[in-house]
Amino acid sequence: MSQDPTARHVTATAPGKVNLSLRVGPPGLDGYHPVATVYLAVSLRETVTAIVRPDARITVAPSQRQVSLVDTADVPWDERNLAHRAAVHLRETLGLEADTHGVDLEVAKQVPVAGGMGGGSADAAAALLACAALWETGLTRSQLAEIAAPLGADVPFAVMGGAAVGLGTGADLTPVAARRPVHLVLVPADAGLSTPVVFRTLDELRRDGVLTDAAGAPEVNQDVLRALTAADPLDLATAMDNDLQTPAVALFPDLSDMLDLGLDEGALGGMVSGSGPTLLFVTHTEQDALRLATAIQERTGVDALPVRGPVPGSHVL
Ligand SMILES: C[C@](O)(CO)[C@H](O)COP(=O)(O)OP(=O)(O)OC[C@H]1O[C@@H](n2ccc(N)nc2=O)[C@H](O)[C@@H]1O
Ligand SMILES: Nc1ncnc2c1ncn2[C@@H]1O[C@H](COP(=O)(O)OP(=O)(O)OP(=O)(O)O)[C@@H](O)[C@H]1O
Repeated sequence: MSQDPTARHVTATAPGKVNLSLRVGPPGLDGYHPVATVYLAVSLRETVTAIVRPDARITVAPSQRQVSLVDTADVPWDERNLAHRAAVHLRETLGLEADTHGVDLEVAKQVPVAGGMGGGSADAAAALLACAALWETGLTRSQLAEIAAPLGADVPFAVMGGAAVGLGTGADLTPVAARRPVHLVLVPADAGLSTPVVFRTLDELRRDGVLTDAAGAPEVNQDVLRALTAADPLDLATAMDNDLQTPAVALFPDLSDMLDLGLDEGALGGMVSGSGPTLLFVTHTEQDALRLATAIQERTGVDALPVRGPVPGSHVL
């Protein structure tokens, strides 16, 4: 971490996401699954400050300037961290001289860790923006989204934000115009789920005939797109789907009761977010979201989070 408070630095933020639809095909030879997903960037943001170093080192640490709102005990604060990997990747991709492009990265998190909300991906996106500005690269957001793809399927969306269809591994993006904000309540779990394990469990459930086998690349859920563009929360709640929900619930059976509880308390619909275990509930209005979050908190003690989307992608503060 930088000891010099006057050192040149740039701060950037990036949003967490939910998938309003996540359809998954059979795995390819590289183990990746083709998806057709509808992403929504939500109002929980990661913040990364990139501080110039006079040498070649890249470091990453929890921020001292801003508190994290989630438990970061399970985050690797070393070269495995996605923010660290993003800085290395940008430096290598642009062929920048390593000995003059060291950086200290400080991360403040709001997105639950390993919750299926792309928190690590948002850290990578914010680190890319912050380093690109610190190193005066002149790259556009679209160029950075392209550079981001090898860092993870969700990272380009964390750069672009808003709402978007994601194809391929999830990195081929087409923006979607949402007419009005969608109001959601997110319910984090007290433990994480590993994304590759959830995908693998889906494959096993399909192989064993518990779930219908998927043939070829999946198709985009047009009903979700229509509900988003028409700003109809009830249609959205009815149309949303997630192929990773059954494997996530199989791995984390308590989710089933929490889904019932959210619906019982008046949510229009509820679903696992991405690879889980965070749950998302759709409500009509912001007030309904606040009411539902309070009711869930009172009945279970879990800190439910009212959020809205779409929100902007990564940008420099
Ligand atoms: C579940 C989602 O969050 C939905 O948006 C994404 O599909 C996962 O995005 P991510 O965490 O950025 O994914 P990556 O870091 O690229 O991949 C983590 C692991 O998830 C699995 N993976 C991911 C994306 C994809 N289309 N097929 C996969 O099978 C692979 O096992 C991969 O090794
Ligand atoms: N900056 C980071 N923040 C959080 N986790 C990180 C970070 N860098 C690496 N990781 C590792 O990545 C794993 C997944 O973390 P993340 O919070 O991104 O999960 P997720 O939201 O389920 O991901 P996704 O929805 O993109 O699959 C963590 O268990 C952690 O070991």
